[in-house]
Amino acid sequence: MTTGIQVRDLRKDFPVRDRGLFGPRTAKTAVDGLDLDIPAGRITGLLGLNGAGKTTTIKILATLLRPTSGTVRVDGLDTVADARAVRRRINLIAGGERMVYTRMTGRENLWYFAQLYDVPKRQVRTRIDDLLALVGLTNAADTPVERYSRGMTQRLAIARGLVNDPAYLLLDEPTLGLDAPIARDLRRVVARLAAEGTGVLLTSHYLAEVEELCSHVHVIADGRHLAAGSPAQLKTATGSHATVRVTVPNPSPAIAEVAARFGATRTPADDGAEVLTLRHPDDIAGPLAAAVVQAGGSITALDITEASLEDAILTLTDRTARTEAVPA
Ligand SMILES: Nc1ncnc2c1ncn2[C@@H]1O[C@H](COP(=O)(O)OP(=O)(O)OP(=O)(O)O)[C@@H](O)[C@H]1O
Repeated sequence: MTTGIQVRDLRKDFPVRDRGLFGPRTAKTAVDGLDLDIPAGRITGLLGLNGAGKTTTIKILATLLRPTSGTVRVDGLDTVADARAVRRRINLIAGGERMVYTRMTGRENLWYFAQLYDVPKRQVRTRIDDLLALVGLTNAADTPVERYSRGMTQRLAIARGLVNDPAYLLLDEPTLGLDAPIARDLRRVVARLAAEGTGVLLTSHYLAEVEELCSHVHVIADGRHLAAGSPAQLKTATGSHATVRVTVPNPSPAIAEVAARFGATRTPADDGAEVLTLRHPDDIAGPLAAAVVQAGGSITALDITEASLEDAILTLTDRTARTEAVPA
């Protein structure tokens, strides 16, 4: 049996009326021929700007939307033909939507969802207790959710997403609106689940979160696949390198020669000092500083700004926008 989630040539069109309620219907393509692989035991990132098609893709994977064409297989099961079996193996946590019932208590919510997911009877009680403890809601377990704070409700939504012990967890902006410590706890839980074998697909606008968690990232724009790789590979591929700045208080022709050799730019600074700036894919700060000292220079400041995944994503999406703007 093939394991993992395989998305093949996935397409989703939504009927829309561009010109008001009585205007003609046209089709809006939200996902346009997407291929993705989400293996077990790894956190895969799905990134793209607003409207790129991330939520639509995740909803199709969660069996909440039917694809217009293409297939999604979860451990070999088709999300349309075998939807019920797929639902037992996956779950979704969406940051924007709580997906819990406010009149019920936290425990009642989890019990209800455990029934929906056919959690075996003898496991339900322990599973619920474990999940309430995991998200820090043991003391509030028997309080109606309408009296929960926003963060507590969000934590319950996380427990709900784990109630069927899913083999694959779909996370759509899971830390949206969460306080920093709760978001950090969630990241730890997700990392641990993946280490234990859960396959995770994560979308997040917090790219630091993506960088921390995801070993592999797919970038999409307008429903189409743009690039894939580790965060480091995407940064290198887009030329988003770390920037090193070395402040030299006693510049000289020998220092200028070092700068030229490394390809660093020289900028005058206060009191006759000079700043050598270099963007480079490798760990270049040490060799550059050593060469400056060898050439008789002193160093009063050494500053390294790591390349960000955000730079890489912006470069990728901007490139596409520019390519598409070119008339055929
Ligand atoms: N039900 C719908 N009817 C019509 N168009 C839709 C519908 N749902 C989504 N779309 C459109 O499909 C495109 C993709 O939307 P989607 O929500 O999947 O993007 P996203 O990448 O999740 O964006 P965001 O980062 O803003 O959440 C958008 O242009 C959106 O307007």
